[in-house]
Amino acid sequence: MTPQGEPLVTLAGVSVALGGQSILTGIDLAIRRGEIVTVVGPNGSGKTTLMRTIIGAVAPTAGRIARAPGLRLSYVPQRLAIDPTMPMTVARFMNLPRRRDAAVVAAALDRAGLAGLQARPLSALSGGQMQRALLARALLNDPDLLILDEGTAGLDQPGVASFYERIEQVNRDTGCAVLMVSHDLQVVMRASDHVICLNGHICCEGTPESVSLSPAYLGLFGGAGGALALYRHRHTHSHDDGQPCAGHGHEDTA
Ligand SMILES: Nc1ncnc2c1ncn2[C@@H]1O[C@H](COP(=O)(O)OP(=O)(O)OP(=O)(O)O)[C@@H](O)[C@H]1O
Repeated sequence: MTPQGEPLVTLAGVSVALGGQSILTGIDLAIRRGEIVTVVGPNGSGKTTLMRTIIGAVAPTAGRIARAPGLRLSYVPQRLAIDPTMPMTVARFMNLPRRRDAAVVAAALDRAGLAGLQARPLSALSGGQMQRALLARALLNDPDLLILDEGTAGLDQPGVASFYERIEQVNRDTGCAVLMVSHDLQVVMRASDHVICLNGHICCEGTPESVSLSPAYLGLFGGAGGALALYRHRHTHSHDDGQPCAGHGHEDTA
C-alpha cells in the first residue's frame, strides 16, 4: 500500500512530439496520493496530450514517467458517444465490458450521485447525470488516481459547480487523487490543492493562492479573470522558468 502523500505518478523532463511537432516540453510534475491537481491552459496547450501521456496512451519523446507499483488508475473521458436509439440502462452501462457485483455498482452510483438510477435508460439522463454515470463507471475499480479530461464540458454553471463538489466529496471519502483539466478557474481555485498552468510547457504552478499571485498566472488569466482569459494569453508576461511561450494557436492580445 502506498503511504499517504507518496507520489503516484511522477514525470521528469517529459517532452512529447506528435506528427513531427513539439507539443509538450520539459514537464516535471508529481501527483501524490489524495491530492487534487488541476491543469489549466488555452486551447491547444497540450492538456489532453498530457493526460494521454500520463495514462500511457502517448509515449514521451524525452524524459521519464514513473508510476507507483500496482497503481489503479481510472480515466473519465470528456463524453461518450452513444447512439440514442440503442436501449441501454445505467445498470447495463455499468456492467460493460464485464459484469460487476450489484453492490459494487450501487456503491459507485451512490458516490457519483446517481443512487437508485440503475433502471434509467442512458438516453433519458441529463448532461450532468451522464457525466456522473461516466464518473460512477470510473469509480468501479476503486482507483488511486482519477483522471478527468474536461469533465464538465457542456454543463451549465450550476452543473459544473455541482460536478466539482461531487469530485471533492469522492476525494474526501475515498482518498483517491484527482487529476483534472478544467477551464473554469473560479471552481478550480477552490477545489484544487495544486494548479498547473500549461502552455506547451508549465508556465506556473503551485497552490491556488500562490498561482493566483504569480506573474505568469496573471499574464495568462489576469484582466478578465474568468474563463475567457484562457483564450487571451498575453505574450508580454514573464515566465517563472524564463522559457518563451511559443507554438500555440490562440488569440494574442499583447
Ligand atoms: N495525434 C496528433 N498528431 C499531431 N498533432 C496532434 C495530435 N494530437 C494533438 N495534436 C496537436 O497537439 C496540440 C495540443 O493538443 P491537445 O489536444 O493536447 O490540447 P488541449 O490543451 O487539450 O486543447 P483543447 O483545450 O482545445 O482541448 C494541438 O495543436 C493539436 O493539434
